[in-house]
Amino acid sequence: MTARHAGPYPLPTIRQTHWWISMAYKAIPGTAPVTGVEAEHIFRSLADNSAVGVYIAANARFRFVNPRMAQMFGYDRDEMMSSVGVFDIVPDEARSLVEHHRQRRLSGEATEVRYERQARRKDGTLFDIEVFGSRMTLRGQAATIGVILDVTERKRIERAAQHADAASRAYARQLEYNATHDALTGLANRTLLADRLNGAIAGARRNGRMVAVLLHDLDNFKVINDSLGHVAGDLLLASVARRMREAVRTSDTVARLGGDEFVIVMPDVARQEDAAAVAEKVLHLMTQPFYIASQKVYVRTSIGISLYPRDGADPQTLLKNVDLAMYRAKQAGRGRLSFFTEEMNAANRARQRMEVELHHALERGEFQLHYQPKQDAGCGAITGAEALLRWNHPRRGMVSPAEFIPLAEETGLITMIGAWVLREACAQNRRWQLAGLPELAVAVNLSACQLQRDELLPLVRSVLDETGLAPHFLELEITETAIMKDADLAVPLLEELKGIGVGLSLDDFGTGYSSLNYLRRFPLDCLKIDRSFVSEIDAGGSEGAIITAMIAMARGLRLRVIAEGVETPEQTAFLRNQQCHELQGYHIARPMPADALEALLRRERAAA
Ligand SMILES: Nc1nc2c(ncn2[C@@H]2O[C@@H]3COP(=O)(O)O[C@H]4[C@@H](O)[C@H](n5cnc6c(=O)[nH]c(N)nc65)O[C@@H]4COP(=O)(O)O[C@H]3[C@H]2O)c(=O)[nH]1
Repeated sequence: MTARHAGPYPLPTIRQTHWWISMAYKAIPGTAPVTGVEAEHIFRSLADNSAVGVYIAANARFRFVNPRMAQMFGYDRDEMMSSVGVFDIVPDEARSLVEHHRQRRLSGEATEVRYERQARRKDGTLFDIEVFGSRMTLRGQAATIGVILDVTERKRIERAAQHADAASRAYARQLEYNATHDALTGLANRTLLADRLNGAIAGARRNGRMVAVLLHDLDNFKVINDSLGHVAGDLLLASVARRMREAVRTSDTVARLGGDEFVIVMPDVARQEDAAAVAEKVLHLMTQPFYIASQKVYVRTSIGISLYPRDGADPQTLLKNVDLAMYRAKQAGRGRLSFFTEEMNAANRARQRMEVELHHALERGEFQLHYQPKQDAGCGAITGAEALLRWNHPRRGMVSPAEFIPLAEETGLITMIGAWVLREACAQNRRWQLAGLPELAVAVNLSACQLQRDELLPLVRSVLDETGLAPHFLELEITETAIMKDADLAVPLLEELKGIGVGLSLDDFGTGYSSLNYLRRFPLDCLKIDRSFVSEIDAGGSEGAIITAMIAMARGLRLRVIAEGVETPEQTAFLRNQQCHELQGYHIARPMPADALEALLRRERAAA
């Protein structure tokens, strides 16, 4: 067969193309092999009208390109065949790939190759192509006949889809992370904690080991947060989280339950001492200062510990019990650790029961006030009375305020109870005045949580208004500790109370940490020396000297001094000797119901 040429460019011989075309043709079932002329004709029609690029290349030069191929690369068809080399349309990055496939074909390793790559147009722009090339012989020379498809659009869609896919996978991962981690500290959150705890329990059940749950609560976080601000508070929590992470193994889980509560789960514990050792380590780490917003900050934590299987077989029970243990650690003086015990559960049940009963005590009229007289240390006259709350419990009889006031404070019930006490004490004092009894000031105790400006001021005003009691017949006793919880807020509040005209006394003086500087700023009328100092007078120790100093200081600040808890004639004599203004205690009189005090006042008036 003769070699044919179509136009100026050399065409592969019919024989050469015949093989290719006829192979394709043979693939169509039921067709007979074609002749050389037929094959050339078929090849030309196919190539010229093809929507894909068709080329034949040998020795890295194009021997044939169809119109679509030339158009795809931005060349004139003749130009492409005469002066464009195969590697001119290959960008540098794809060179080694093309070379690799070329060698595979030339070496006979592959008769056909199919791959995707980028290609370069005449103007230098790049686009995506898919190449399908097969080996052929052109005038006795190894050559390639290939088809090229412009797949730019498909690639663009694929890339966009991949991108979208990667983005949605990343988004899904982020969502899952958010759902299982605490945003502020990056620690596990409650959900992940439950998951890990479940896993740890399952593991421990299999290998007969224990799981330890450690609940940490920062003792003074609220104060730090309030004084340094929320941003500093957040930084502190993040730093605390980091320290906790450092204190444990990677197999342990550290979680933040929200607020200032953290949990450590140790999944494989042999002895309870191992859990205690980790808790001690955390306690110790927390004693080192934190540096937040260029300030040195000290935090302390209380830690409760519960153990699987001893203290619970499931996460809920372990977490409930560790909470009780932590509560006990806090009560024991903070900065401590406490293991859960069954007795805590019993105490908790009793506490819950008392909480329910306390709710009903007001409406059922189970509260009463007793009054303890205060005596002028000089003349012995009754100058006032402290109202002390009593709960006449239907089953338990008289319950001490020391037992239920802390619970009322924790549950917030103190607001309602405190308002009742204030109203009742003022109303009683007014009744005594109207009955013509000697005038005295009634003192009412305020809890720290009642020191809310927006609630306390309107309450005091309305109670005085309702009862008709003149303000100077009411004295508010506030403990040193309660005022010092937030001394800067307390000062303006006390000033406003003072502005109403009520008396203010600092209760339990000497047990808190008020500085002289604060004492000067508080608009007080009276200091009440705590009974712990008074009770030591008889022992003749240093307390006597302390009381002497307290009285001298109070006098220097022009404050009245009252000693509470006076139980013996010796104490009375000592305090009188030291020029203490007033005395209160069992030696003077015990707290008594209103009618008993009324009788006492009448006797006093009769004797006068
Ligand atoms: N050992 C001894 N004790 C004496 C003596 N004289 C008085 N006491 C007791 O000492 C407590 C004095 O009240 P407090 O220090 O304010 O301590 C009070 C006060 O902090 C709180 N409380 C009582 N009533 C109220 C109230 O209406 N509101 C608030 N927020 N707290 C109250 O409960 C605490 C205990 O009150 P009570 O059990 O009534 O105990 C009273 C009183 O009975 C004495 O010579 N020796």
